[in-house]
Amino acid sequence: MRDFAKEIEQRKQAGLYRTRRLIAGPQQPTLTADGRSLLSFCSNDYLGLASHGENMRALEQALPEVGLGGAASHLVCGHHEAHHRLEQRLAAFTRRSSALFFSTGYMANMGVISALAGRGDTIFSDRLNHASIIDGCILSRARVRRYAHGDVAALETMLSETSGHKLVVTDGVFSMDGDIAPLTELARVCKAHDALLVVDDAHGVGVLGPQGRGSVLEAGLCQEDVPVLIGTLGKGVGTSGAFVAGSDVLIDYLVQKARTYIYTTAMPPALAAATCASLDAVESGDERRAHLDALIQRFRAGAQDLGYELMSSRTPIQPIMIGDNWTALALSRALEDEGLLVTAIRPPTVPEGEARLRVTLSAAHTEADVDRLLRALAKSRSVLSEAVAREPAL
Ligand SMILES: Cc1ncc(COP(=O)(O)O)c(C=O)c1O
Repeated sequence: MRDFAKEIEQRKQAGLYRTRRLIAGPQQPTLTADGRSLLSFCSNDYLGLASHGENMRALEQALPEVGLGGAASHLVCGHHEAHHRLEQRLAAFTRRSSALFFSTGYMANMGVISALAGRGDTIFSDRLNHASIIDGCILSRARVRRYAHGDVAALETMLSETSGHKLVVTDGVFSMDGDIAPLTELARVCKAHDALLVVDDAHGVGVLGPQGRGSVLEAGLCQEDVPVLIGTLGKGVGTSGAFVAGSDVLIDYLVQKARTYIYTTAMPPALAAATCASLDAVESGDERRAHLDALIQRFRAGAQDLGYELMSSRTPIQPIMIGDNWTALALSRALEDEGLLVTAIRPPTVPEGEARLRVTLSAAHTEADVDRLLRALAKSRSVLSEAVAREPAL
């Protein structure tokens, strides 16, 4: 039998042990972690909508009308009018014919990829794609070829060597680096090589594009260019769940085949109602997005002045590259000593030797919040050059 305790110990020794913080109260911008109030720079609530008054009022209003539980799967008797309204709203929001509401982004990726490719097919996946895409590829039983991050030329070579049904899948905004996939180029090579393009815009929805409609619309691409668009609702949109949007035929096919849609209880319909309210806030959220952009620029300028290494990202995901696991943990702890929460991200979430602090900014932050983070980073800068204690504590 495998010695699980030993494997945990090995993780601790390598600085890779993971712990959960006990959070109380709302998330943004200040939360309580293990009883301590901390200014948080690590949630994905990019627009500050997770505690938005209108969403919560919509939820309160819907609850007595529709009840709390999802009660059944969609294909049995769980497909509520509120889900249907949300799907219509999501289709309009993404400028697509139809949409399908999933319980989570993880389930959307697993369900969509494994429905659209199978044994004998080939999936081409960016090396830095999210874990749920990787798992969707495995579940599909298709042959998987990973191309170097953002390398469209390498992808095109692989596509030209392959026959049969081909599916290309990419994050729209990469979750740990914050950069944006070369969507226009990807759409071009997919068309040229008869490959089906799937974009998971989990971190672009709400933040990028006209009225927050995401990275695909920001790039000026339509349903024909990116036939399969996945988005999540628990990040920029501030509620929970996910969706896939595309042609009527695509959505009909997924209703038949996507196992993570079919074999699970429907999300609470009241949540779907709240998400519709949230989408209103996203669409009318230009001020929030402008404020967020200003915070991103303020943070980048300040952190670079301090000599920190950032990635080439213009999104709210602003990783500070560290490299060593222990140093990343030590910097995170030093910031926590200053009353800030910025989680260290280590392998296998990111590649070996690329541990980082994943700073995320939100429209809920103020300029003063960002300045406080920069002051704490200035004070903690020496951690990078000190010999760091190798004790797993965070
Ligand atoms: C790119 C990407 N896709 C999908 C997901 C999963 O979404 P969810 O949290 O709704 O399961 C994430 C979550 O972090 C993500 O970063």
